[in-house]
Parts: sequence; structure tokens; C-alpha cells
Amino acid sequence: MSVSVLGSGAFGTALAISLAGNGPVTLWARDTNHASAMKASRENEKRLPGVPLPDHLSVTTDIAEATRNETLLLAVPMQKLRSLLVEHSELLAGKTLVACCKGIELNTGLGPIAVLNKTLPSAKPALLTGPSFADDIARGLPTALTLACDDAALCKDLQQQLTTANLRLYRTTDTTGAEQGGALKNVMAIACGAVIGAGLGDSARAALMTRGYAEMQRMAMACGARPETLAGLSGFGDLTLTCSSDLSRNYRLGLAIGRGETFDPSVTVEGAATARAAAAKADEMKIDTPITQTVTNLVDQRLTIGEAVALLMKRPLKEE
Ligand SMILES: NC(=O)C1=CN([C@@H]2O[C@H](COP(=O)(O)OP(=O)(O)OC[C@H]3O[C@@H](n4cnc5c(N)ncnc54)[C@H](O)[C@@H]3O)[C@@H](O)[C@H]2O)C=CC1
Ligand SMILES: O=C(CO)COP(=O)(O)O
Repeated sequence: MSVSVLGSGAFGTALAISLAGNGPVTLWARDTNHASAMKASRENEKRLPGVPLPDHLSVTTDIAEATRNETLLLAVPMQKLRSLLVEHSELLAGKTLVACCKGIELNTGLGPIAVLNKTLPSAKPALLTGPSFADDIARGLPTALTLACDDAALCKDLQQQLTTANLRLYRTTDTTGAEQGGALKNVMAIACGAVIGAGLGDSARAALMTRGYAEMQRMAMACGARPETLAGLSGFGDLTLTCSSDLSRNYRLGLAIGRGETFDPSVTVEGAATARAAAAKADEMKIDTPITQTVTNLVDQRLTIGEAVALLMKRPLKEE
């Protein structure tokens, strides 16, 4: 069964390239000029330069054409997901929609699955997340991802359909755990980048990764997640990748904060909005999330990295 990817950014393009190894894939771009450039050069020079688009991958700006397929991957930033669904609701109704975004919606505190369910109740929602850089996927490097869907049978079908030569998918019905892991790991990556950028060392990063993982577990389980999900690819796996690589935009934002440098606002960094959304949600639920709260203060420039670290170090002592 053919697949379409909506969103011609780095991740959407990389997924389309990998899936094209299974058969025909349609990549939908909303921007006409961007689509024309990709059709002419057979490359996404803007978002994924240096990787040719395979023959089975066709680019279109025609949303009606792109949504003829039953399975649609939604590869837009989390804060743009709802607008995509609302704008094309009639064509997306009843389809199998696989959200490929990581984050928590700023003004509702909802994750991708809940946004899909509330916006398009007739659709069949799923989530694709886990430790994966678009560049690695596009270059055919081996990658493992978590495919989450409440419907176990549909999840199994999608796992067969979306697994490729270099994408090995593991399935789960714990959509809450999968989306919380993918969202919150970006917050921790900003924190880790900030301490490295400030020259505070790898031990400080290890402390933040470990205590950040504890915060992710606490928050996710309070939302109903299963602990083993956070210990898997979508949580622990993506946390370790994103907190330790310059390929991560969230980590690079943290580096810039730590160094006192500016960061290009046009670059997609999910962790900033997600930190604000998660901090507000944690306050409402009375959950202790000191690192998330600190990252919110860092990205909103209410604290310097020095002040932030000093406050974290002076917190009341407790059991691990
Ligand atoms: N880049 C990567 O290595 C990975 C990214 N992801 C996730 O993929 C999601 C998308 O990020 P990237 O592709 O990396 O970002 P990107 O910045 O490369 O591309 C975002 C794309 O979304 C499009 N877009 C934005 N608003 C839209 C709308 N309302 N309707 C249609 N298209 C719209 C933009 O035109 C752009 O093509 C994020 O949630 C990210 O966390 C997940 C794994 C890896
Ligand atoms: O989600 C990702 C890796 O799994 C991509 O990370 P960034 O969004 O930080 O670039």
C-alpha cells in the first residue's frame, strides 16, 4: 500500500527516501517554489542537502493527490500539527495518520495523539518516534524507531508497512509513553547542551541526563505511561542520542545558551516550546520537574546558565 509524507522538512524527506525503498512514496510540500526546486534538482537542498531523491519518491504540492493514499505520515513541527490538520481536515478524515513530530502543544499541553484525536476523531492515529537523525536515515544508516498506536492490530500492520531496509520499527500500544519520551528528551537536550556550552563538563551532563530521565519518567507515568516505554527507544534511546550529539538542534540551542551566543530562530527546535508546555502542565499536576522549569527559564532568558546551575545545586537534598 502506498504511503504519503506530508511535510518536506528534514525528517519528512528522510522518511520518504527510506520508504521509497519499499515502493512508491509521495512527498507533499506546501511551498510551490520548494517543490519545484526539489523536482528540478532531485534533492532537498534546503532541508537535507547532499542526498538524492530516489526514483520511487514523487514530490507534489497537490494535497488532494498526496492524501489519496491511506497511510499518511505527518512530518511537521508539533506546534504546527493542529493547523495542518484543520486546514486539510476533509481530505485527512478517516485516514491512518502517523504523527512524526515530537513535542507537547504549547496552548493545550496535549501530545500529538491527543491533538489528532481531538481534531480528527474519524482518523486512525499513530506515532513514529525514537532516536533518529534525518541525515542518518536519508543516508541509509541503520536506525531503530518506536511505532505507537492504541490499536494493536493496526500497529502490527503499520510496522510491516513502514519498516524499511534501514528503519527497524518496534511497536507499542503505549502512545502516552512514546510521545512523552520524544517530547521531553528535547528539553533535557537543551539543558545538556547548555552545561557543555558553558564548559561545566561531562559529569554535569551525565547528572542532567540521569536526573532528566527521572523527570521524564515521573511526568510520563503521571500521564499514564508505562515505565518500560520510557526505558525504550522513544525515551532512553532518544535521550542519549539527542543529549550527546551536535547533530541535534535542541542540543545546539543549549550550546548557544551556555556560550551566551544567539541562535537562528528559523531552525526548528521543539524543546523550547515543549519546555514551556511541560512546565505549565507539571505545575497544574503538582509534579516536581526542576530541570524542565530551569530550561524554561533559560530559553526565556530569566536565568543565566550560572544562576540556573547554582539553583539546581542548592536544591534540598533528597533520596535518589
Ligand atoms: N530533523 C531530524 O533529525 C528529526 C526530526 N524529528 C521531528 O520531525 C518533526 C519535523 O521536524 P523537521 O522535519 O526536522 O523540521 P524542518 O524544520 O526540517 O521542517 C519542518 C517542515 O514543516 C513544514 N511546515 C511547517 N508548518 C507547516 C504547515 N502548517 N503545513 C505544512 N507544512 C508545514 C515546513 O515547511 C518544513 O518543510 C519535528 O517534530 C522533529 O522533532 C524527529 C526525528 C528526527
Ligand atoms: O529528534 C531528533 C533525534 O531523535 C532530532 O533532534 P533535534 O530535533 O534536536 O535535531
